[in-house]
Amino acid sequence: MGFELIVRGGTLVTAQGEQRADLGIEGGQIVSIADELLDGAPHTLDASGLYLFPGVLDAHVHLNEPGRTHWEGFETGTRALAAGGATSFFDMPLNSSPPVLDAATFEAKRAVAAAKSLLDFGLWGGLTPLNLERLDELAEAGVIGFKAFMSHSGLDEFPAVDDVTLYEGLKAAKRLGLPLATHAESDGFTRRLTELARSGGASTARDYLNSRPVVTELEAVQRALLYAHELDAPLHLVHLSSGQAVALAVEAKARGVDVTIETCPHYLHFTDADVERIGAALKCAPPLRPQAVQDDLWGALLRGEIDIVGSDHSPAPPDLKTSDDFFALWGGISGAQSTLNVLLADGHHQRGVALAAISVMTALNPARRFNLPQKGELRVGADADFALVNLGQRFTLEQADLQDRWRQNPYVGTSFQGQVTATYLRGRAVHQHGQFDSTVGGKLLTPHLQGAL
Ligand SMILES: NC(=O)N[C@H]1NC(=O)NC1=O
Ligand SMILES: [Zn+2]
Ligand SMILES: [Zn+2]
Repeated sequence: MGFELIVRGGTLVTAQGEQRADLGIEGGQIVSIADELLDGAPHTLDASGLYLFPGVLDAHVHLNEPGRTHWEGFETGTRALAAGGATSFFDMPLNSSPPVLDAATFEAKRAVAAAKSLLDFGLWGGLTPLNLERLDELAEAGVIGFKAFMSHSGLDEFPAVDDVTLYEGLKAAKRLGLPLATHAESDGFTRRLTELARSGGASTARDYLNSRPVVTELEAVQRALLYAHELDAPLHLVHLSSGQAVALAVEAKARGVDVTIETCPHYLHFTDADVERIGAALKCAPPLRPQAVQDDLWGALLRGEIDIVGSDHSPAPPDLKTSDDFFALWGGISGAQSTLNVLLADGHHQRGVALAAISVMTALNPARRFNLPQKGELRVGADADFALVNLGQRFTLEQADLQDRWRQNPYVGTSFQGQVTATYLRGRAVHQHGQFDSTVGGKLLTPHLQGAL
């Protein structure tokens, strides 16, 4: 058998564990995995001493194009993702403008992503009270799933769902065979607590943290789980920030609810104390939690209860991230580049999380949950998407290393153990030692659904 490329001498990370093997690649796919491939391919990549992770599939990013490209964009955002070992991602239906709420707005985003994205991409479709009737056309267009906010999204053009819209949206998601993702914070709770705080003149980071306590997440998670249970509908809980919220979802899953659980690197790496110390770069919703809550989240991760880790990369220009009033700042963290770094350094090196588990949470599970059989694992027949990782290498993330649009990044100055040295998409290097190749070109990923429609 002929190969375009042989990757020699690396250690493959799979769901089963670690395996020393060569990879043979042809037509952008893995066609052979063997102890030693002898064929003289035109190109050989020496991976000795390195680990090959399946390319990260970041299920949760906001690249904001079209319409808010000055906040972020497909060029800069996908460079950051590639630098962090990602080969594909799913873009959220907001904060692009217009948001993706029907076939026409899907097509507008698809066209610009196809022209500019370095990486393969899937697109989320939004569910709001404005577009319940448009979910069929979004499914037809090829969305990866639907996304709803249970509290204010930060943008009036993407309103939160009321209970009926959420319930009916879940019903439609079930019929269409696509997961519905919820940003689960209680609107009643967060809105009222915010009003009370601001009317009393509250404006500090601590005031903001106090306006979104864990119970506001638990209330919304519980309600979403209830509806998903009643309807037997597929629910994806994005960015759970607390061990208690994960516990509610785990309990529901044990009762047969079709739910998947996502958290983000920032909930694992930073605490509420860091928000007070670092400020605007760490404002997000749900907010960062006290150490004990984070410890519970790590406990859940170590027990294998977290299905997916996504970045929720959501940057904004400096003027929206600068204010004396913490409530007025844009909520969103720039972290597209650091997901694997956090899991390797804090997870593997510090807490003994298996490399296999990291690859499952960052690649295999998102590919499976969102029906992309070509993605997410180093397997014969899959796309040759992988990140090369020097596991022992320590480095400090500097501002000059950042590839995304803006320099306000809470991870700058952090010392990580485990460095991504190159990222390959369908057998070609899209990132290598700080250089990027845009000639590979990202493709739209649509779910492979069997008999759902
Ligand atoms: N609109 C948007 O990007 N919101 C994200 N930012 C954040 O901190 N939480 C979110 O859901
Ligand atoms: Zn959210
Ligand atoms: Zn988000």
